[in-house]
This record gives sequence, structure tokens and C-alpha cells, in this order.
Amino acid sequence: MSSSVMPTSAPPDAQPPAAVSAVGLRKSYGDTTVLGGIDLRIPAGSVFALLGPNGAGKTTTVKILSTLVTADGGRAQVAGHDIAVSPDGVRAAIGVTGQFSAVDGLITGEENMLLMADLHHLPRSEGRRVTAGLLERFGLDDAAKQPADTYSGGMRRRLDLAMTLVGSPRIIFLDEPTTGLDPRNRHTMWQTVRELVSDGVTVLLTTQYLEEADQLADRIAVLHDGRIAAEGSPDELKRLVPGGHVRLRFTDPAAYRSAASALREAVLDDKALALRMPGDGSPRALRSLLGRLDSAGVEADELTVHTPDLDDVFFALTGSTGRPGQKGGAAR
Ligand SMILES: Nc1ncnc2c1ncn2[C@@H]1O[C@H](COP(=O)(O)OP(=O)(O)OP(=O)(O)O)[C@@H](O)[C@H]1O
Repeated sequence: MSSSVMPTSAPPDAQPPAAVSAVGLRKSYGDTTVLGGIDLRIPAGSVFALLGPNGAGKTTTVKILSTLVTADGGRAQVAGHDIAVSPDGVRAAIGVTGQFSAVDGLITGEENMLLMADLHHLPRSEGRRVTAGLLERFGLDDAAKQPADTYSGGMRRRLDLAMTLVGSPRIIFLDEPTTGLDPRNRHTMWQTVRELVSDGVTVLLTTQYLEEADQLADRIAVLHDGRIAAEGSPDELKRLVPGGHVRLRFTDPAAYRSAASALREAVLDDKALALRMPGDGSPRALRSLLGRLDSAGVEADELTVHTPDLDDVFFALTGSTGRPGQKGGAAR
């Protein structure tokens, strides 16, 4: 008879268990490589954002991890199930919402929910109870008896997410959950994601909005051209780019020239009569800067402090601003 010793406590450097992990995921369509080998590790109970512009491969990643599409190479585990070996196990553990919505527009919101409850084999009374609770939580109880086709974009997204929650998944993939939503609906969706996480759910979110990743994610991976260009917490990513700067603008060309000769390290913008000084914008740095201007006998007409944000990171890593509709070009 063999015996095994179970560890009674985790070693001090143990990482939290991964809800999702992937190594070397690859996918091509014809000659187009969409994913060139990506690695992911998403600790249970955290929010992980996959950030990238249109066409970066975000949806493809979600489809592979949710077993809707087969990878050409690499391995992944979701909720302890290998996506290639146990796709049913993966599907039973996850909820997916996003660009490939499950909402049927011809039936009511409530009917969509009840259908979901049936799919999850909930007893009828339990299905009704869960449906009523979720419709109320998502502010859809008034519209419950109307066909989903009559819903606004925001209501449809909320219904989609509510349908996902019927099965109480512990891992949720949200593919661009707020694309196309107005700011109010976007904030409601953010609040919902925060509530899910406080219940212990793991969220993999794809987004093209830097602010969304910054607001919600514990960790962010920047996806660019099918590869992860950088990964870290929002703060770690911001530290990747050179520090901020202070911009001084003048209306009097003579004052601008005097300032430029007093501040030799400044980057000049002759057209705007503005100069940019590297610095973190701290009170100490500002005092010293203004002191130097004083000594030169000049005063700026406008002073703005620019601290690095995820926009700068995105620009530095991908040469794109990351703002929808803007491709390439200088972010500042
Ligand atoms: N079934 C397919 N057949 C051929 N090409 C595809 C297919 N699915 C995706 N692609 C291509 O793969 C690339 C990545 O697509 P994907 O949808 O993963 O990007 P994304 O980052 O989610 O972008 P978006 O925000 O536009 O959805 C795109 O160039 C797309 O045209």
C-alpha cells in the first residue's frame, strides 16, 4: 500500500492557482498569422485584460479558450481542463459574452433567460427564480416581456451578460463588453464586472479601450500583431515608458526664445511657441523649473503637466494610439 503526504500549507512563494493558462497558442487563417504564439496566466479571482486594436487577435484568443475554434498549436487549460482534451469540461465551467451574442431577438428577454435556465437543466421553479433575480439586478425587469429586438444596445449587452450568469460560471470571458456603449452604459457594465469579481469570479476581458483596462484589470496583456507585446499591472506597464513632461506655452516669441535658451534640455515646438521639459511634474520639479524661468526673467502663459498613461504605453509598444478610429500617428 502506498501513502502520500499532502502539504498542509502552501509554500511561501506559491502562486495563486491559475483559472486560465496558455502556452504558445498559435492560429493562422490561410497565410495570415493571427496568433503567433501567446502565453497567458490568469490567477483565479482576478480580472485580466487583453488589450489590442481591431484585428489584433483578441476574439480569436477568446474563441480558442472557449473551445469554439481550435488552435493550430500550443496548449491551454481553463478551470483545470485542457481545451483539446476536455472541451466539454471547459464549456461547463465558463460563461462567454460578447461579439457573438447568444440573445435571440425574436423572443422576450425573459424567454431568453428561461431558455438558458433550461440549457443548464435548472428545475422550472429554480429557473424562474434565477431569471427574475437577474432581470432585476440588470435593470431589465420592466422590459422582460418585450422582444429582445426592441432593446437598446446597452440593454442587449446586459441581457447577454445576465444570460451568461444563469449557469453561475466561475470564469467569464467578456469580449469587448462595452464597445459601442454610451458612457453611462459603459460605467454600469464596469460596475457589474466589479461586482462579479467581488463574488470571486475570474474575468478575462478583451478591450480596445485603455481606460477600461486601467479601470478594471489587475493585469493587462497588450496584444499586437498576434503577440503579447507587454504584460503587467497597469502601474507596471506605465513604468515601461519614459516619464512624463511639463509643457510650457508662450504667446510672446521673445519670451519663448529666452525660455528656450534658459532650458537647454527642453524639446522645442517653434510653431506652437511651446517647449517640453522632461520631468515627473512633482511640486519639487515644478518649483525648480519655475525658478529657472524666473532667473531668466520670463513667465510662461500656460503650464501643463503630462504624466504617462496607458495611452503612452500603447503608443510606445505598438505605434498606435489605441483609440478607436485612430491608426498610428503621434499620440502627443
Ligand atoms: N474565420 C476567419 N477566417 C479568416 N480570417 C479570420 C477569421 N477570424 C478572424 N480572422 C482574421 O483574424 C484577425 C484577428 O481577428 P480577431 O477577431 O481575433 O481580432 P480582434 O482583436 O478581436 O479584433 P476586433 O476588435 O476587430 O474583433 C483579423 O485580421 C481577422 O480578419
